[in-house]
Amino acid sequence: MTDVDDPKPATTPNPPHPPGLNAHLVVDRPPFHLDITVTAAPGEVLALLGPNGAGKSTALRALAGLLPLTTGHLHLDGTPLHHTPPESRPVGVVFQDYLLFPHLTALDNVAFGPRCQGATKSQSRTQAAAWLDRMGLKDHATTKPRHLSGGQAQRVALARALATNPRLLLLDEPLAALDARTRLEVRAQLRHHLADFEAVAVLVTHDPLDAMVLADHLVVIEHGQIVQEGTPADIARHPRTDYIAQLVGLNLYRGHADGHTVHLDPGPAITTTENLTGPAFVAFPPSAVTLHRNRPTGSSARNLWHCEVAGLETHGDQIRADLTGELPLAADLTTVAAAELDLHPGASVWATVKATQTHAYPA
Ligand SMILES: Nc1ncnc2c1ncn2[C@@H]1O[C@H](COP(=O)(O)OP(=O)(O)OP(=O)(O)O)[C@@H](O)[C@H]1O
Repeated sequence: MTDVDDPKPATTPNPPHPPGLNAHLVVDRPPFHLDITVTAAPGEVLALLGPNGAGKSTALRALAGLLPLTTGHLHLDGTPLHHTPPESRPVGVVFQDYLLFPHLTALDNVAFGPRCQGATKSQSRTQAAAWLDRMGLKDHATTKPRHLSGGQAQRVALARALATNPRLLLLDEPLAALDARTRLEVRAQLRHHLADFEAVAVLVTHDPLDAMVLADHLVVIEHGQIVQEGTPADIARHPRTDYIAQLVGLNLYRGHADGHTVHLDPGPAITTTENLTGPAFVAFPPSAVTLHRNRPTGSSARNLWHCEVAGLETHGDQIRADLTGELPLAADLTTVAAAELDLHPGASVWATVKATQTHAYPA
């Protein structure tokens, strides 16, 4: 297979690819072999998810031009880029450890990109100031990276990448360097900035929650190959490999929090232990769901929903039940429990989830 296409302009008057990202990435680094096809429309956020060594960083480096393709192609808005050196690609990268220039202020870090693109010093600083303002970092313009918190450094790195007006934004484990508490906040901020970004964003992550909250489309890679792709909800409810079933095993909803209750829109309310107000996500793993054939009476679980079994899939010694009803959800149970409950498509069940097993956080 050799489709490193290098269309001759004279014979291809119209771009052969639609707007956005169209890439077939083949990278041979024996014994490792990456071969994936990724497409995304402008405005879409795509997450590459997979275990260690799956090839996520290799794919990201190939998109950035830091690794050459062995074969394949990379088109951005119809333009072939696979022979374009990294510095000439309309690509912004946010690295895991941000790679800010330590001797430059936040403002000069952000101004660096526009300056390299030919803007004057004053133009690039004006643009950088506007980006810092958008990121809520106006007061940190003159701060050097070592005096920024992890979350602030992450936003400076994002501003630096966005200040070049990239047509492709690459984020390598953007939240990995943050502690758990900061991560929640920064995840919500990043989601907001990605929603405003009108070109394609590709993010690499190990964390299913980051992927589900931030991405419109997930591409799961194992051993250099795509094993499944789709919307976060599709993948969580219909995992095709054991790795995905464990990794993306999350029921995730959006709603409006009012104290310990998140009112879903549409849907019922979910009781949580967190105390929040305003737009919120609430998530719980399928293993947190207990199923009953009859409405439970003495259960201490705060959340109780009536559901119908839409499908059952076996993963090792676990069964994942896909449930519809007032709250669509996935539940994991052992094969023995599934047999005892006589679960089958169409069966009516009651699902309970303890508030302590749910996790709510700002949207
Ligand atoms: N510099 C390198 N030279 C040769 N092989 C490499 C190099 N970096 C990574 N690899 C190999 O390429 C394969 C894919 O690695 P890659 O870093 O892309 O995976 P990943 O999914 O990003 O993993 P992680 O989540 O651990 O970062 C692995 O087998 C790895 O050992």
